[in-house]
Amino acid sequence: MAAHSLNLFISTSHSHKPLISHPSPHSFTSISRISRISLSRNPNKASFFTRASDNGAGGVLSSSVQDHAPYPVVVSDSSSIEVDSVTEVELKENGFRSTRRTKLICTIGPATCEAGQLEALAAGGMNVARINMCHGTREWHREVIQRVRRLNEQKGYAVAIMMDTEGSEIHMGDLGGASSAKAEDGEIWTFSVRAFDSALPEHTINVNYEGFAEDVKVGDELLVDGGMVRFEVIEKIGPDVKCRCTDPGLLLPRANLTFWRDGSLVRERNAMLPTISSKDWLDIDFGLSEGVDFIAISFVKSAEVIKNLRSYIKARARDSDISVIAKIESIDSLKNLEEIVQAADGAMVARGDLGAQIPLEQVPAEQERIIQVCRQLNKPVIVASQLLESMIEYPTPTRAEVADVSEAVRQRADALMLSGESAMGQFPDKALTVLRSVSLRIEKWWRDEKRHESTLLPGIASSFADRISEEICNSATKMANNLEVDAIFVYTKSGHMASLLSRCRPDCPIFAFTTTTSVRRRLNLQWGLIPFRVSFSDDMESNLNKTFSLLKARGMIKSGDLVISVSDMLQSIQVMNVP
Ligand SMILES: Nc1ncnc2c1ncn2[C@@H]1O[C@H](COP(=O)(O)OP(=O)(O)O)[C@@H](O)[C@H]1O
Ligand SMILES: C=C(OP(=O)(O)O)C(=O)O
Ligand SMILES: [K+]
Ligand SMILES: [Mg+2]
Repeated sequence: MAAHSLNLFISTSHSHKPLISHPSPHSFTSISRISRISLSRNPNKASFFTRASDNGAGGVLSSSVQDHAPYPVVVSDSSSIEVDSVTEVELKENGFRSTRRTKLICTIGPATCEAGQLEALAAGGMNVARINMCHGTREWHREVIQRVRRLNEQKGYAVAIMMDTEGSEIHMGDLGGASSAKAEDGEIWTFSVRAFDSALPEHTINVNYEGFAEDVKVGDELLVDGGMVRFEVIEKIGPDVKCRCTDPGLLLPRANLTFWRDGSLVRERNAMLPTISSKDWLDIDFGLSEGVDFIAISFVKSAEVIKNLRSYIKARARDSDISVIAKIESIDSLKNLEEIVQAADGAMVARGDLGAQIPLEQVPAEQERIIQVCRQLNKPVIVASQLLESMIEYPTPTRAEVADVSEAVRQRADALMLSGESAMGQFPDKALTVLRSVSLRIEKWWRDEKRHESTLLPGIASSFADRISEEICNSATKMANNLEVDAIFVYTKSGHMASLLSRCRPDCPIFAFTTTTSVRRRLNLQWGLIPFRVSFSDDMESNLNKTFSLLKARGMIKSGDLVISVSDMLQSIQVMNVP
């Protein structure tokens, strides 16, 4: 491709950001009034970028000791660039178009908690490891977090950690250590709030919620895990509730319980339970002290609880960079969806419990709505639960499961999540491979078939400076699609500009350069972003120079590649060929 470039600068006196003032004769055009745009086509521009850089030796992954620091740390090693080692290999071997845009989350459980198993998942494309505080001890979870951190430090992965709270909805106990129990048709089981110190009597299930025996009525229908197993309440004896199994099935430890009366969910009492229980608060403290990247809150009912948690995090860990993810899994969360998503840093379509609270046939429409709302409000969204449920037992997915995964990818969710498939299934690596290959295939199909989808995204900026950033990202995306560029580069300290670009879902990957390890890990959840950590200045010329030479030295880009670059320090769009 001919070596020429196009510069387009917009700078504004309204912006707090530094205006460009280039002492150099290097053809950047600077204008100091709003809405005057300069386009300069300069054939010499490319040679400017070929200027040898003094930091071309950046081929070494700096083994960042800061990787597990809970707070953002600016790493001062200015001669290195950090990128996830899986992405690096992908880029080197297959180029820009091969990179996966949909991010993958794996729940870690007994099947995947050892270092070797975690490494297999990281190598297979896991972007985020999720730990579910419903299960296991804090000690167990700490071990997992430390193993992931070690993997990141020693092997160059960038796996982020998501801690998921238990929440205070009603669920069963842990089956006295058994991995499952079978309930047969017509059998009588006892659901009890008593504490059993020794082994559980036969056909007895512990219930975590003290008011349970009080709240249910004879004749109520009791659903385990949204209807996987059903019982009818036949008798109440003090703390014990006798039930007859009407739909047989497998009971799993800590499965969710709901009860229904006259065809509707009984949730008066649930509505009074706090979203964040006292145990959850202790888990959150644990998460803060371990420096997790995301905290997912179960059974969110309103924006209020998210706001409270945010203030709590701010007070406890002032400079922390922890994102709060609202799990949408209750009727209340559907009612208050917009304000909850607005208050949170992201959302999860938690279809497991959601499907226990609304009729199953309503779940797909709600999934689509949640994804849409999140995209409009610029918050990452995760589609979770039962994506590849049959792979807990079998090495290949059903056709229906592949269609479900495809649909989530086509809807352009930011991330897909494995639960039981990776936590306790027999084929965690194979399940991850299926998510990866289906994502790649559907993304490619979508790009090939539906090029330049017209996105009608509402403006979300609250200040004029933010509006400019938003317009720049919208325009950069449009240009990137029309010019078929290889990548968009974004230099962003907070990550905001990177997420605005991700929101536009451009055809090409977005290389997001940021200065802190924690921002880099956080960007791991967002569609299409390839986060890099590199130190940079406010001088875009030198930033570009430096990243070009570092990336070239690592074989991730090559001369002639066409890139668009934007930054949140300098509100500009530049198009250029890599020298
Ligand atoms: N830390 C853990 N320890 C033991 N088992 C776990 C752990 N995490 C997950 N599991 C198992 O994996 C299953 C699926 O995980 P997940 O979907 O996160 O939980 P749940 O099914 O309770 O909503 C759980 O039911 C449980 O059997
Ligand atoms: C992801 C979910 O939450 P959990 O696995 O914690 O129940 C869900 O309900 O779909
Ligand atoms: K949970
Ligand atoms: Mg749930």
